Amino acid sequence: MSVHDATTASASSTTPPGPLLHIRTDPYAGRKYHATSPLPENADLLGSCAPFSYTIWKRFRNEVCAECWRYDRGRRSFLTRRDDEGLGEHVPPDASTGTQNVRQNAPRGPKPTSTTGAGLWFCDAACQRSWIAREGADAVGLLRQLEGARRKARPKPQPQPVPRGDAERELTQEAVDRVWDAVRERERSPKEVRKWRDIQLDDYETDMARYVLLAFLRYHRERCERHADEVQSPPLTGRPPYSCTLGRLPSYQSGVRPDGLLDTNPIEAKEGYEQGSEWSTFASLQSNELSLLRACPEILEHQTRVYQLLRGRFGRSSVAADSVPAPSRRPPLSASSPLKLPGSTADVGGPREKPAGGDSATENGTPELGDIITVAGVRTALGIDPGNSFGVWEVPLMDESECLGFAVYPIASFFNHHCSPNVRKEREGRTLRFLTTRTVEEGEELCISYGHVEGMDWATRQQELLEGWYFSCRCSRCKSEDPRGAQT
Ligand SMILES: C[S@@+](CC[C@H](N)C(=O)[O-])C[C@H]1O[C@@H](n2cnc3c(N)ncnc32)[C@H](O)[C@@H]1O
Repeated sequence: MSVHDATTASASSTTPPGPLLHIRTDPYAGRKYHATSPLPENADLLGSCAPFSYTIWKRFRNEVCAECWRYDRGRRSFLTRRDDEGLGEHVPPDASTGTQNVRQNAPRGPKPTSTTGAGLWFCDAACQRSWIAREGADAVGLLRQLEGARRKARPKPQPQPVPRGDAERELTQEAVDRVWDAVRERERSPKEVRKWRDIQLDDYETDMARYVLLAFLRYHRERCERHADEVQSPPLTGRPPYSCTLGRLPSYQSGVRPDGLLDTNPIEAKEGYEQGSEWSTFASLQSNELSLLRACPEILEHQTRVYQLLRGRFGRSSVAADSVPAPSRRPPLSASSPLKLPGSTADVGGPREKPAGGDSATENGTPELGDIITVAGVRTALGIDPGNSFGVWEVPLMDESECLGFAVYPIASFFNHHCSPNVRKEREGRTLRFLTTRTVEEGEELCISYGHVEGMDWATRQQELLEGWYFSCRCSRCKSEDPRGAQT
């Protein structure tokens, strides 16, 4: 599932001045980082990278701090806060609007039982406040709803993966598209979508739904900020809190040209704000949807159930988009919360499928969370996970370390893999740093290792990377060790 493993190391890092790396693109390995100038060992390439979205597996959720991801071998005594308990009616100002959030949960579907928690545990009030300030107070209520939809009965045995060879013959992109088209067709019926509110998710589906929901909430805040900027016409010099230094990134497909390298976007290592934490960067990551589904076709059903539950509970009401005019009444952006939850007066009109990477503000301006809960958006988020996400590993990393969940760090996902990497990763709390392992020459490609393949022979490495990460490795080491010689 998760692809890279986040490790720790304690060597001190250095940050030479100026942009250290830029993105180039080639026809085989897509976008990749190269050094802008000669770099010393331990150069800190991207600064502190924050996750765009993440999930801590259900099994570990009450043993890991949701903010700093501290884990103490299953002991729970350091976790002193749960969800939004202890914060009273007023919670920290919302990260996107700066307004004071009043706790509001406007659930759809069956009310969670009073004991249903949001699945958030924190070391202390500081961790709790940081999480809520960043993710938004409403996120607690929405996660509580998701937990309310989790099937309490014993989970069914997990589906067995279909052998790769058979699956590849059977599953095509068209077949996957047809499944999703059928879901879209069903959501034209409001009655059907109402039923989706009551879907019960298994643990895996709930974990994935949490990851998708947190990504959508981030995108939603981004749209709210943009909307607020437009309404208030702020000075052009202001940098929104979620801005990034990447400029226009080449998309995974469109940046590739047959003539080889083409793009150079200088990337600066920055502290204090979240680089690349924008939906457009996240959505530009390579999708591995088909590779994942070919390896395990049963996951498609889990994915459609995740979508249906999110759509049923948090989406807009299901009147066919092309049969109902766009709603003309929209309440103004609430002062207490950036979220417009279903059930508000805006909860009319139809689902409007927007391009996954596009900006889908509603016609009348006020962004609504429900608008971005689309098939395209869910497929984007779920397709990015395999191949781009980093495993959240218990640290310090040991042979027996647990994988606690996974997280997507969009700009870190532009590092390609090398079987003798010149970059290593360090996890500090929920952030990742990327440090050179040796001196690097100007123009040299900067690569991490996606797994622990360095000690394996060529054939085993190729197999591991193909099965776990869905690509044939073409790093310089693999090319030189390829027994088939120069034919590749
Ligand atoms: C995490 S992404 C890295 C960024 C990617 N190049 C892009 O443009 O989005 C992983 C993907 O990059 C490509 N890739 C990374 N390392 C590679 C390598 N050593 N050989 C061939 N392709 C590689 C593969 O397509 C892989 O699925």
